[in-house]
Amino acid sequence: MSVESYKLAAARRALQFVEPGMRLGLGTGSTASKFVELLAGEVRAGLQVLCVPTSEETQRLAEQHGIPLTTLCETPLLDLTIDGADEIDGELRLIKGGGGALLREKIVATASDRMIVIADSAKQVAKLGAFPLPVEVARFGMTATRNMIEMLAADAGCHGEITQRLLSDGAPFVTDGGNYIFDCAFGPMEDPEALDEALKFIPGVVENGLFLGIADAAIIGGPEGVAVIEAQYGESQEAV
Ligand SMILES: O=C[C@H](O)[C@H](O)[C@H](O)COP(=O)(O)O
Repeated sequence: MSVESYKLAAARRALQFVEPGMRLGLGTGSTASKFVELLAGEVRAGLQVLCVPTSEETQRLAEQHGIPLTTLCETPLLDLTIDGADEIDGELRLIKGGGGALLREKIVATASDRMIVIADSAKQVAKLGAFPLPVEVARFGMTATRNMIEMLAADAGCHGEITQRLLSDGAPFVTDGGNYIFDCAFGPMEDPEALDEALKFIPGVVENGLFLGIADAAIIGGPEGVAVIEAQYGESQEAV
């Protein structure tokens, strides 16, 4: 079995949480894309849902598959968001934004009654932070913003290299919102809440990839099968 098959198994299990008439948030990334493709099959078979994509990329994918879309302006409350993650800890705290969609993902997830994370088991960590934390910043004053991130993160116990995300040709990566991203290699975090608070304090920071207290459940695909971890009820393992 491959990582791709674990992602697919998690995405397939997530479909069982979708009910007719739901307003759904559609995540971004390779795992969320598998969910979108599976959902498209259900829509073709007659399932009625209305969806808000968390990125231009997911919007294109959903449109290609004929999934009915809306916006948060027209539909500001959603029932359920299904999205991937770069890291998940034991308290369902997440790092997201490896694909640069963190801002819209956080807006959509917090506009939803429930957020379910889907991932392969390699994303599970004891402590967040091996994956560099994506921080989306306004272009204006970005060097000053970078310096403030360094200073306030240090006050929150986090030190490490902060690098601007670039494309393979060396051009800056630009988010759907027109902003830049700093990837912050802080290493394992003792206190993600303190770091989140510190980052929120910086005017040039648009959003950061820590999703704390947002996910209600995680569906993890791995060699042992699929585990469903619910914030209130703990973990139940299911066969592949
Ligand atoms: O910005 C991207 C998102 O936060 C993704 O959900 C995250 O990076 C996980 O992506 P993948 O499922 O491709 O590992």
